[in-house]
Amino acid sequence: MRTMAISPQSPPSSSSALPPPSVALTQDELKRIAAYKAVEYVRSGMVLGLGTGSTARHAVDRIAELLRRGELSGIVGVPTSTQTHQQALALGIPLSDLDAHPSLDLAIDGADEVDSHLNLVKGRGGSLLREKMVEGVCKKFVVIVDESKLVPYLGGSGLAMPVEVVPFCWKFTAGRLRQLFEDAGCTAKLRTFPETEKPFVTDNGNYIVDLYFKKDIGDLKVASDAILRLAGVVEHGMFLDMATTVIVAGKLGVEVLDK
Ligand SMILES: O=C(CO)[C@H](O)[C@H](O)COP(=O)(O)O
Repeated sequence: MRTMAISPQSPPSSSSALPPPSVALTQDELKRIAAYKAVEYVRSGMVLGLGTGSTARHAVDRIAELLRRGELSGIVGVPTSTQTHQQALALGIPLSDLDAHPSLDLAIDGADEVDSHLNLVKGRGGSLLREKMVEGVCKKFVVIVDESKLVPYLGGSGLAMPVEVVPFCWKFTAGRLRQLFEDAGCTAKLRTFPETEKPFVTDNGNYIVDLYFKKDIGDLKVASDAILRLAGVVEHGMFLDMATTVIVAGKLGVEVLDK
């Protein structure tokens, strides 16, 4: 794995919108720096997977800005959620889908956790299924995060590892998921809206069960296979061996981690 450190004083090219170096950077500014750096990988004529979330949103904005300025042309975007679809549509980015473009040049997306092997947890925004479909068929998958997303092992943030499940008997499926990871002190919780306690429904009409672990779940491939074997599970948020590059923006600079 190659690492390259770039100081925040050397921001991505033509980035007049970035804050001056002396200013303490907020988490959102770090996300924007990572996103702008990722957009440097975009070339005219590419078919692009457009990720979802507050970090990916900056990348979509930046692509639209470069299209407007004529610095990019002939881009086709494949959005990973209705949210990103709406954003890109409003910005005038030409859009398509996997039916028309079953292979993509590049995808840019955020992540919730990144381990030292560039495995990811994704889906706290609820778009994991479409993200996995799109990002699984791109030649290059560039992940953009601020440094808070780096973890010693997946699940290590203590925050949710999302699993998309069919609504039918979701309690049964949640129970089976919990049992799978009993040794890791797993709890399984249906994702709901705090105000109404109604279930969060994905773009695909499914529910999300969030798994929380007290310990490392061990072999990720074994865990992935076990989850996917459960009838009722649609997809999980572990993205194993998919990222080709991770761009990490931190207070001390930007690091580019290549597989
Ligand atoms: O997987 C995702 C959505 O399903 C997001 O990429 C992930 O949740 C990171 O989001 P953010 O950039 O807002 O921190």
